Amino acid sequence: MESFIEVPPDCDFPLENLPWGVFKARTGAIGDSPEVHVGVALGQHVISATTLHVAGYLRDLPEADTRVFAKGRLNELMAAGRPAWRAARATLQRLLSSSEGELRDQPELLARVVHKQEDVEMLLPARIGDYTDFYASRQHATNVGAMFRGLANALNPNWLHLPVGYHGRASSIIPAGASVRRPWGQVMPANASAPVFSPSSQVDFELEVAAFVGPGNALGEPITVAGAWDHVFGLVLMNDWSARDIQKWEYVPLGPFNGKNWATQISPWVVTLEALEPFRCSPPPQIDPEVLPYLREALPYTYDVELTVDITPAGYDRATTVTRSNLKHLYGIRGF
Ligand SMILES: O=C(O)/C=C/C(=O)CC(=O)CC(=O)O
Ligand SMILES: [Ca+2]
Ligand SMILES: [Mg+2]
Repeated sequence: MESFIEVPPDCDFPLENLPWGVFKARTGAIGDSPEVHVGVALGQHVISATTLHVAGYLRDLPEADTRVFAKGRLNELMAAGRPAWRAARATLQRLLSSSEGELRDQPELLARVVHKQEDVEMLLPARIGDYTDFYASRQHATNVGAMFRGLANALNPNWLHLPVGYHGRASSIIPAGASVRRPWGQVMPANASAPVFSPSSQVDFELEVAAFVGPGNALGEPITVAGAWDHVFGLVLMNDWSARDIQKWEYVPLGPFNGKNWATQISPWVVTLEALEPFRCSPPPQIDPEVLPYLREALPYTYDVELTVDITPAGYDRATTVTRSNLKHLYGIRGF
């Protein structure tokens, strides 16, 4: 697939990807009002679906109301469901392909639709009403469990049977790049007999992949495991910042609270499951023990996505890679 918009050879945003995001101009305005646009990334550019919609394109998406690109957020598109997501993607891929002149040959419209990524500020992709953070990595659960209870009791007895998670604070989700403030909280120093209130000295990062849920269910109506994927719009990277010293003292028995609710960062581009389809693969087998039938999924249901973490310490100008992994290693992908 080739676009008339240049895509550098190693770029993560070719025409096959087209992740969705929400943005505004760093200075001034983007083409037309409104101020905040919905669109996709292509190479080093962003494509405004909002402007295309105002110009008469992207108007006949199945199950989608016509103002889906007008509200400066992805909620309306996500709620419309997979037929609308596929139709929008197909229309954008057609309009942006090198064999198609409809957009390419309208320079005045093109100038309002296509913008350099460096000229826009990325915002949160959607209003996030709620989120659940799952504990799906066996290695991470073993490491954190060992830190809190010792290696012999690291994995709790429920862990291999169900997706363990906690509810986070949706209002503390911020986009990647925003500054984060070290939290204060109550901690119990080693060998002390009483807690103290202090800045956290054990701020930790977590490399996670988060899913945006689109249509959802009516309260009380279950979604089966087989049907669950129809609700997943796409994936982003997530850093669930954690203050381990605060968490360790507060979290028994009701789970993480202030140790984890002060900042959670997500990457701004939502990569759709359609774009990930060529990378679909099998997760580690869940056979020892086998999970209950209501949780069993047909294979393969995860994706081969390389994940790394680089850290640049204060005062250094070079990053060090501290983590190399892959989404396919997660034991329970259903428990994102
Ligand atoms: O194993 C425990 O007792 C507690 C574990 C956690 O709270 C782990 C954690 O940080 C959850 C997460 O990964 O977000
Ligand atoms: Ca987490
Ligand atoms: Mg976590």
